[in-house]
Amino acid sequence: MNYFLGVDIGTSSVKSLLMDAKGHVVGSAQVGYDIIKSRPEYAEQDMEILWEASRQTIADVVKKYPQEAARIQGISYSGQMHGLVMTDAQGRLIRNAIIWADQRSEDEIHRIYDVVGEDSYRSVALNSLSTGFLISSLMWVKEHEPDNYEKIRHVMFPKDYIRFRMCGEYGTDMTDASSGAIFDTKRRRWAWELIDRLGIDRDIFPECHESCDVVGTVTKECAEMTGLKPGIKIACGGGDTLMQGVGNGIIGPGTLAANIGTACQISGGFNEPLYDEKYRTNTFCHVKEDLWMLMGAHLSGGVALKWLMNEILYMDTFDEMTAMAAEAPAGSEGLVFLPYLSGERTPYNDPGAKGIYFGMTLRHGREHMIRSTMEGIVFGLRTSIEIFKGLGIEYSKIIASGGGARGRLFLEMQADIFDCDIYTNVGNEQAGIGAAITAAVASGEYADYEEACARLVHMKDTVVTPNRENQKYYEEQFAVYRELYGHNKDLFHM
Ligand SMILES: Nc1ncnc2c1ncn2[C@@H]1O[C@H](COP(=O)(O)OP(=O)(O)O)[C@@H](O)[C@H]1O
Ligand SMILES: O=C(CO)[C@@H](O)[C@H](O)COP(=O)(O)O
Repeated sequence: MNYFLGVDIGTSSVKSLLMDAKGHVVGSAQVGYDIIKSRPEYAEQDMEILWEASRQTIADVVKKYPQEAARIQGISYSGQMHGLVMTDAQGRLIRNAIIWADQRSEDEIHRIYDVVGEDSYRSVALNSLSTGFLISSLMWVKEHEPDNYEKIRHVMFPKDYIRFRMCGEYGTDMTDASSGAIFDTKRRRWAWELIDRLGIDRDIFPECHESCDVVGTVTKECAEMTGLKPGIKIACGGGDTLMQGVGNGIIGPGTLAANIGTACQISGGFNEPLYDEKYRTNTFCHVKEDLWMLMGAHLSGGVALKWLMNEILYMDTFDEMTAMAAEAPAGSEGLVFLPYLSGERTPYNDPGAKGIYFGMTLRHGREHMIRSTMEGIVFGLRTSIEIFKGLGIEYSKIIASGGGARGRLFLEMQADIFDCDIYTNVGNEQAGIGAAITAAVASGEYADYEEACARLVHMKDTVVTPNRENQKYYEEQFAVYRELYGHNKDLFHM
């Protein structure tokens, strides 16, 4: 049987998984890393550390499953989106990557709008600019680190750098390129006219491919470092929200994905570039030329729970936390959490927004704090669902994924708060599976994504359905949640 390798370069860790041609995950390996925050508004990662973590996970999988690894036919990638990686003429990293969670570039966003005009920018990109997007960060480097800016020969996204280290070729794919936000999203090409007006050299933007395009093969050097056979086909891959869509079989309308990773998102696939006229959501290219994604993006997803565990409550595991949260009732007895720990993108696009625990009393304990944190994350996603509904988007089911789909309580909250049946897939690494499926299509094992997803995506039998009793409490709490930003907006910026 043939095998395929998916490498998922997340924000907290990289996970490599080996999938067989029938869609079974044979094995996987994971190595974690941190976000570097040298200032509160900064979020950076050293791509050398991410490459070493990727190399390590691949080498681990190859070592553990030598026979299967010898029959790998293709490799592809899922990656944290939006962030800026810069290399010089020799292919060396110029500085740390400025990743999607970074909040330093608000001034540059205003400057970009001043130069190109906010309306003409939006009509091409179909998005609003946010901090942490490649173009916002690049303009920051141009302004604040001219020496580094001068050295730039190539810009790319995090997964593109890992792929470059494996096949020696520069390039990116449409999903990530559109998420860098200097992209003509309808026409699937860089927004050259805007790039010219911003005075950026066109040559630093790499060629854009569709996710399934084969862009190189495993080099001899990479083979020596990982144990992979040289010459294995390498496909371009895509952004993690899109790859997680593929891993969930969502490559067309009718089903939404709810992902709780470090960040969290609601997303769906559409055969036209649907966008919100108020630009509260993001519209990016999806994995094939006739597909686009609409996404509501929330910057603090699972990271809020991780922060509570590590920095506040000093607890050990997410399972321990969710078990404790289950001791508090739905609605956390009036405690409401606004999870804007790193600002927020949908719906306010405000990097200065802050987190709040609202309604705290002597009655509340750790169980309420944990539960309200989880509820706040899911309320954030509900905000996006409300926008989707307002755009007339119809869906019959929601598939949950990411680390947040691992615990039953998070799934129950999603069913209750979204008022929808929640499905999950077999295995829990949809972004990595999406990458492996991409490798399978790219290497010719399957004709296209439709055939591959029909054959390879396996849904669990258990469906989590809404609990009407809980819904009453959640609706009350959601009404409070929706008021919190508006009442505190000015205070956030003092
Ligand atoms: N057993 C669990 N129960 C509830 N939440 C969990 C569990 N395991 C992980 N999570 C959540 O998932 C997050 C990590 O998600 P993951 O998809 O692995 O992140 P990323 O892809 O961004 O690296 C954690 O921060 C945590 O909030
Ligand atoms: O920011 C977005 C989407 O807008 C994410 O896609 C990031 O790429 C981070 O994903 P996770 O690592 O949190 O899954």
